[in-house]
Amino acid sequence: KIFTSPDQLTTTTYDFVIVGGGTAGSVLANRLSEVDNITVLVIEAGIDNKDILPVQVPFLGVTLPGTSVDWNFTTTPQTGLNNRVIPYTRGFVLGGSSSVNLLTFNRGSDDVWDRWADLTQDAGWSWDSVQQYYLKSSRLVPPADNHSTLRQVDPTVHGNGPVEVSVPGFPLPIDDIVVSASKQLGGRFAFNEDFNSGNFVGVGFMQSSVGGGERSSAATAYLEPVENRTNLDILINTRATKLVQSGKSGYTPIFQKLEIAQSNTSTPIEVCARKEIILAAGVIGTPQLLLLSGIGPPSAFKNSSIKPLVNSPDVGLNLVDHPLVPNYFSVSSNGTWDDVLRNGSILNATLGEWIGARQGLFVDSPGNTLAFMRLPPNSSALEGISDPAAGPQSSHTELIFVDGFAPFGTVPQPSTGNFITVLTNVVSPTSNGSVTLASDDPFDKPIIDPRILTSDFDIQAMVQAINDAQTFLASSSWQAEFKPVPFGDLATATTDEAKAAFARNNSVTVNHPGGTARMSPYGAPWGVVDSNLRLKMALGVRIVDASVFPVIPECHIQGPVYIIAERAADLIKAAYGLIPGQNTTSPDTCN
Ligand SMILES: Cc1cc2nc3c(=O)[nH]c(=O)nc-3n(C[C@H](O)[C@H](O)[C@H](O)COP(=O)(O)OP(=O)(O)OC[C@H]3O[C@@H](n4cnc5c(N)ncnc54)[C@H](O)[C@@H]3O)c2cc1C
Repeated sequence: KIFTSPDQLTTTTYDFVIVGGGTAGSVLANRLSEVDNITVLVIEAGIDNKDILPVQVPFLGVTLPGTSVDWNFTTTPQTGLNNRVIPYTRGFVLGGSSSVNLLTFNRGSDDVWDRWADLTQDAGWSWDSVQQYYLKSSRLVPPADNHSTLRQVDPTVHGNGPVEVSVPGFPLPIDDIVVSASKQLGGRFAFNEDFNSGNFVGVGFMQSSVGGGERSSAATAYLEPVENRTNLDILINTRATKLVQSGKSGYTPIFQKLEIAQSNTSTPIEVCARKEIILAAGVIGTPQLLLLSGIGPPSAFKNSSIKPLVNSPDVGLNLVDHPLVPNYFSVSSNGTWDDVLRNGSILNATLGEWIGARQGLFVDSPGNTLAFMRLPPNSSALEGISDPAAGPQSSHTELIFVDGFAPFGTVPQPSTGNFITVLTNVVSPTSNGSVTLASDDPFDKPIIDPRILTSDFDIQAMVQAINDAQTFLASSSWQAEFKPVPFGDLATATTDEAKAAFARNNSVTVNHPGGTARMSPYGAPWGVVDSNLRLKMALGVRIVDASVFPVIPECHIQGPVYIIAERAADLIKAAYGLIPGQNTTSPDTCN
């Protein structure tokens, strides 16, 4: 059941309390409440996801930042971006960021997972071990227009889970050009039939969390189908404000209790978890809640009223994100969708096609094709550092090809003309930032400083990506009809130095942050959780969301979050001997 106020709960004691009904939280809510007599409470700060048209329509995802489904965070002035402050979108809605994201669905290269296994000294995170969780979380479905997907995707590498994944359902004129340029140029631009086969290098078709032309999110795939289970309560519009120490085991604090509130003027209510409190509040919400509870580096509590309870030096650190630069090109073809965003009647007709039959441009997020690219081996960006990518199947940069003027940056769409956009991203960044408290008020926004483009590697890799985009567009496949010409400030950025300046002026983020409660080997002094995702130096708390990434994956990251959450559900079930369909007598109590 979904409740909108804590007064509606008939109990305040559950087996598991999950903080955050987002991507990972929804998976856990589903998988843990599979066990009949296990009770689960989900606390979600945001709103219900149902009946919000721009959440459902894939193309309209780009309009969600700044609306009621967004936490509306911003960064600190970013020194790598000429002190610009940029929006930092996070889902404030059931399904969390999977309800507001731009839908690209990747599972990460095999190398990503094998590196995690090395870093955590736990083979349970290797690809061989987590593959089952990838297969359990998503499945390939036909594209909205049902076209033949031969050579666009390899059905044999996909699974049978609830998240629906498909290739674009509204082919666009540039799709064939991208494929033909890839085949023409080969080498670093070689065609890759399916990134989700584990090799994230080359040019290929976008796969997105879209089924039947609609967004498939953690809320639609995992939460909605089970929201009427009698052992699952979902409380929305309510924040977890503090973990409360409920006892000690030797010197180790136990946290079984959690304060929740609907505003900073309402009296908090305490809920209790007989077995565990699971933090799935995301890469900003999770470290904020830990810090509000006195769990973090001692320095965080120096001038604060918060009593330090657990010395956990890494909480809120290692915030790593993928930077994104929109590169605009004017084109000679009118085969772009620019007029859809300029002309109300075309927009309404396009929306009508979606509403009437789940067909047309709006069945996809902008960008039907993309490239994941490794830097040339002799790149100066790699001189003197160890390669930041996880291995040869992981890339350093990404190019997304959009058949129109993609409204991702600060440059407004021109009122006339046809454009394409190449979004250039650095997917193995080495810049590293933080989330810290602005105050001890849980309703205050925290201080978010991702330090985008502050490392030499990141800026040099971004310049290489901008150059790669232009090399690709110079091929005869592109020059035959579209004839792309750099537009705006990109037109005058003809040297690497000027391109670096262009990147600093125009970069935003792909919204892929991770790492603020990273996992590390059991017993290691660094890291916030162990490789079973249990909060270190405390009992009763596990963390399951993008904050536990030990290092950022070189891909879009919702797929890895689903994998983490599916594996976490099995780790938790194993820890308590929980078997779906079987009753478990629980000796645990709330103290
Ligand atoms: C605009 C945007 C575009 C993106 N595009 C893509 C993409 O195309 N492909 C891709 O793979 N990834 C994309 N991502 C990233 C991806 O969606 C996220 O990394 C992933 O969904 C994060 O999952 P999570 O479980 O860690 O957190 P979330 O899904 O964000 O869940 C956290 C939940 O906790 C709730 N919460 C936070 N604090 C509290 C609290 N104190 N009390 C109660 N509830 C709380 C939040 O409201 C939220 O519902 C994008 C993200 C954004 C924002």
